[in-house]
Amino acid sequence: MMLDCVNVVKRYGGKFAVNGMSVAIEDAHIYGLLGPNGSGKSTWMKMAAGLIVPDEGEMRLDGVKISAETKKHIAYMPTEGYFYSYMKIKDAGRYYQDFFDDFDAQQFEKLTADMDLEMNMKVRNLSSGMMAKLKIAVTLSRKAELYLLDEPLNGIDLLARDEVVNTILTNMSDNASVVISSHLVEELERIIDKAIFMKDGQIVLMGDVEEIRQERGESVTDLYRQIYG
Ligand SMILES: Nc1ncnc2c1ncn2[C@@H]1O[C@H](COP(=O)(O)OP(=O)(O)OP(=O)(O)O)[C@@H](O)[C@H]1O
Repeated sequence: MMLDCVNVVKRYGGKFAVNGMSVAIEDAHIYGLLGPNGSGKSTWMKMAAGLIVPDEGEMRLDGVKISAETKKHIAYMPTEGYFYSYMKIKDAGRYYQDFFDDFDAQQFEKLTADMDLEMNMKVRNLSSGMMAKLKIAVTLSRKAELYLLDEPLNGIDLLARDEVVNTILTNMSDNASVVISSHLVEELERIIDKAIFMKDGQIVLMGDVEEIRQERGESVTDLYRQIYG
């Protein structure tokens, strides 16, 4: 599947959150959507996920305008928590299963076990790291073609981040792509193969991570420091 985004603009009041963004997300890649707070990463993801509508420009998944139809193929993990506090972890899985035909309950059991989440724990008692893991578990339990993960490492402590990153990599559907938004570049450096650098609602640089390393002789983290430092 290809997510094609052409000259997309989103304004809030008079201010640009996304200001003319064009990008093509292709199959079987791991994209890092990188940039500091306020650069427009979340706004772009919400548009790709069909939660908000661009003011200008076009966004299509395999030629189909982003809509209820495209939501069936895209698994989106927002930054906000979206479970009711009275729910247990197993209820959160069922709740998600009700919404999405591609939800795999066995995969949910496996993922929660891998990340040490107990099915009977109440959402209201979860630490921020556990909540982050639960959001990842429900999202990756969908057999989607494109995963959009907004700041999946937020709230997860340094030592658990590698484990969570590995969980993401090993549990995506075959041939799917994932876009991971983050300002935690060092944690992502080893797993992404495409980097998109955003600033003030625009893409300032985009490329193949291996090429960046070879042609510039520097890491994605070095480049991030140069662009935003
Ligand atoms: N619902 C909204 N109403 C008003 N302004 C908004 C809204 N959503 C985003 N913005 C503004 O748009 C800009 C881009 O925000 P966005 O959340 O997309 O950035 P981000 O790169 O995801 O940053 P963060 O990591 O802080 O979430 C910011 O200036 C933000 O204040």
